[in-house]
Amino acid sequence: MTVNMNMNIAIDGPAGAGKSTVAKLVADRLSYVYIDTGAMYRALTYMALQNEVSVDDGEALKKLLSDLKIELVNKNGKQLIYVNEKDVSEEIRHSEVTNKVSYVAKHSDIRKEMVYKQQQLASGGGTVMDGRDIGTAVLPDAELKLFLNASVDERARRRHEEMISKGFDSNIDVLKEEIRKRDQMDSEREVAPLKKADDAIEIDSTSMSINEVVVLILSFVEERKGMMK
Ligand SMILES: Nc1ncnc2c1ncn2[C@@H]1O[C@H](COP(=O)(O)OP(=O)(O)O)[C@@H](O)[C@H]1O
Ligand SMILES: Nc1ccn([C@@H]2O[C@H](COP(=O)(O)OP(=O)(O)O)[C@@H](O)[C@H]2O)c(=O)n1
Repeated sequence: MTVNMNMNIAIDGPAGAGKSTVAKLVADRLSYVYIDTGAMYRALTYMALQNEVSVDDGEALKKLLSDLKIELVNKNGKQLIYVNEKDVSEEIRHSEVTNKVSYVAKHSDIRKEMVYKQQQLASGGGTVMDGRDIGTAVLPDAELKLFLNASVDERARRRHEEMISKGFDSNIDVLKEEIRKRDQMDSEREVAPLKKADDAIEIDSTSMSINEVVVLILSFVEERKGMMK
């Protein structure tokens, strides 16, 4: 019997825990596809702001989403996001989008559509998908589930460093407050709130380097592959 070793790996956790950084590196090491589900919610939020659609209006957001073709494209080792053929990878990271995205992500109809698209993307296996509800709702049967966390101080410090290195103004106290508020909204929403799946392994990366987290995840992958043989 041939065993399909191309597993799906789900990585959930709060903002700034390092999910996308380590997910990308793990995907590269395994030659898997990295899927950034947060980018999809960000893309819709960006288009809502562009089109003056209220982030509280679930019906209008649903209509807007039905007019959008959202694509994740891997180019030269980078993941880009296109909406209706336009590259919006930079724009979706702006603070206006970051501070509104949790309002968009709480609508159940929007989540239903996004989850469906994400499940299609992972249907062949061989993915590393990061987000908030991957282990609990999108890929409940993922072969490996991780919940990546770090203290809020450390997560704010990391984001601050990132902003400064990109040449943006940054205030660490403001960032910390924004992160705290977004985590609270993501954890308290009614549909698929941010929480660790019962069968996920929790990793606290507060005092771990990026490489240490990647090495640890790869050791879990090897362990799982051994169990699947
Ligand atoms: N273990 C780590 N140690 C130090 N910095 C990290 C670690 N993991 C991630 N970072 C840095 O923290 C920032 C936020 O990481 P990111 O992957 O965007 O988090 P998330 O996707 O969970 O929001 C990035 O600048 C990244 O380089
Ligand atoms: N699977 C997901 C992914 C993101 N999201 C929402 O999208 C927002 C942005 O996600 P992100 O992964 O880009 O955020 P960061 O952790 O990178 O800042 C989150 O704060 C959630 O509100 C979600 O609800 N479900």
